Amino acid sequence: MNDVTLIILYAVIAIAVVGTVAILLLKGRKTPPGTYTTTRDANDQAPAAGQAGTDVLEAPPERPVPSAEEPGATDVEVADDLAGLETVAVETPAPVQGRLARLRARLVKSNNALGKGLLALLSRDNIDEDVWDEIEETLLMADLGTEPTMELVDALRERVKVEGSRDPEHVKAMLREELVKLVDPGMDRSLAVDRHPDRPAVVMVVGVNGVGKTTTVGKLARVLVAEDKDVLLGAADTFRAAAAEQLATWGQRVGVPTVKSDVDGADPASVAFEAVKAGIDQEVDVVMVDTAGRLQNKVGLMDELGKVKRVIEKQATVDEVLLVLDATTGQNGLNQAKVFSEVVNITGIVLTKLDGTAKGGIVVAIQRSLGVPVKLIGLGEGADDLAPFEADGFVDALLN
Ligand SMILES: Nc1nc2c(ncn2[C@@H]2O[C@H](COP(=O)(O)OP(=O)(O)OP(=O)(O)O)[C@@H](O)[C@H]2O)c(=O)[nH]1
Repeated sequence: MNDVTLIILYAVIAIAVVGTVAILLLKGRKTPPGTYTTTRDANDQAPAAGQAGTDVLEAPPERPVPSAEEPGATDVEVADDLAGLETVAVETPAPVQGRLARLRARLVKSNNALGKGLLALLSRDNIDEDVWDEIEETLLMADLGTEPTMELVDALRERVKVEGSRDPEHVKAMLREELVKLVDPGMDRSLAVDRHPDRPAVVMVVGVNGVGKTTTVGKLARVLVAEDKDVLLGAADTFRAAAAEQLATWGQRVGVPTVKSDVDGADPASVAFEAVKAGIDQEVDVVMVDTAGRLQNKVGLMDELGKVKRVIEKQATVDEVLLVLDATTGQNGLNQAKVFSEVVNITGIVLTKLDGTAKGGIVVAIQRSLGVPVKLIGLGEGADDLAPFEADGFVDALLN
C-alpha cells in the first residue's frame, strides 16, 4: 500500500466515524424511559393533525421522608425532571378528621335561609294550611325534590298534631330528626380505597366537564395522602392537555405521581391501563383515574367510559366509581347522574360547590334518584375544602 492509498483509507475511516457519531447525536433518544405507545382502536377519534405523538409515562417523584436531622420537616423539594413540571414544595394536607365541622361555616352561610326559614315557620303560634304551603315551597326551593318534600311535610304535620310546636328547641329537634332520616345516616359512605393483597384499589372519577372533577381528584389525593396512603393518578381526561397538567400539578403538590399522555385526544383507555399497570408495578395503595365527560354525544360517552372501565378490568377491579356533580346545577345534575348511571355502576357521589348554593336539599334528591350515597362534598376552591359527608353534621349545619 503506498502513502496516497493509506491517506485515502484514513480519511474514509475518519469520515465514517465522525458521520456515525453525528447521526447518533442528532437522533438522540426518541422516547424517554417508561414510554408506551397508544393502543388507539380503529374506531377511536384520531388525534388532530400535527398532534400525533407518543404517550409518556411520567416519572413518579419520591414521597419525601423527613430526615433524622429535621424531625417533622414537611416542605421538601421534589425533583420531577422527566415530568417536565416545575419542582414544587410538597405540602402536608390538612387532616381529614373533623373536616366537615371545620368547613361547616361555608354550609351555614349558603344554606342559612333554609334552616332559619323552616324553624321560623314551624315555630308560629298557628300553623295553618298557608304555613304548610310555605314550608313545602321552602323545601322545594332547596332542591329537596317533590317526593322527599311531601314525605317530610307529612311527617312534620303528624308530629305537630301529636306533639305540638312553638317551643323553638323542640321544633328544632323535631325538624332535625326528620331531616336526618331523609339524608339517611344508615348508608355506607366509606370509600373503597383499601389495597388488595396483590394490587391497588382503583377509583374511577366521572362527571361532565366543569363540575370540578379534576379538582376533586386532586383534593381526594390529598385526603388519601393525609391517611398515609400511597397514591398514583391517571389522567385519562385526554380531551384537553391542560387537564392532565392540572392533575399532575395537584399530584405533585403532595408527592403523588401522575401517568398522563402528552397528546391531546390520546386514547383515554390506554392512559387508564398504563396508570393501573404503573400502580401495580409500584405497589401503591390506590390508583385514581380522572376521565373526560362530554355529554354532547351520549353514545360516544358511553363507549368511552365503558371502554376505560373494561380496559382497567383487564388488570384490576374498579373498586369505586365516583360521580362528581355540581350542586348549583339542580335538576340538570340529576339528569347527568342518570346518564352516567346507565354507563357505569356508580358507587358514590361527590357533590361539589355546596359552598355556593342554598340548595343543600339536592343531597337527598340525588341519593333518592340514584340509590347511591353522597360520600364527599366540596365546600370551596381551597386544596383541602373537600369533606367526607356525614348526615348528622350536614343537617346540623343546615339548622344552625
Ligand atoms: N366554590 C367551589 N368551587 C369549586 C369546588 N370544586 C371545584 N371548584 C371549582 O370549579 C372549577 C372547575 O373545576 P375543574 O376541576 O377544572 O372541573 P372539571 O370537571 O375537571 O373540568 P374539565 O377539566 O374541563 O373536565 C374550578 O374553578 C374549581 O376551583 C367547590 O367545592 N367549591
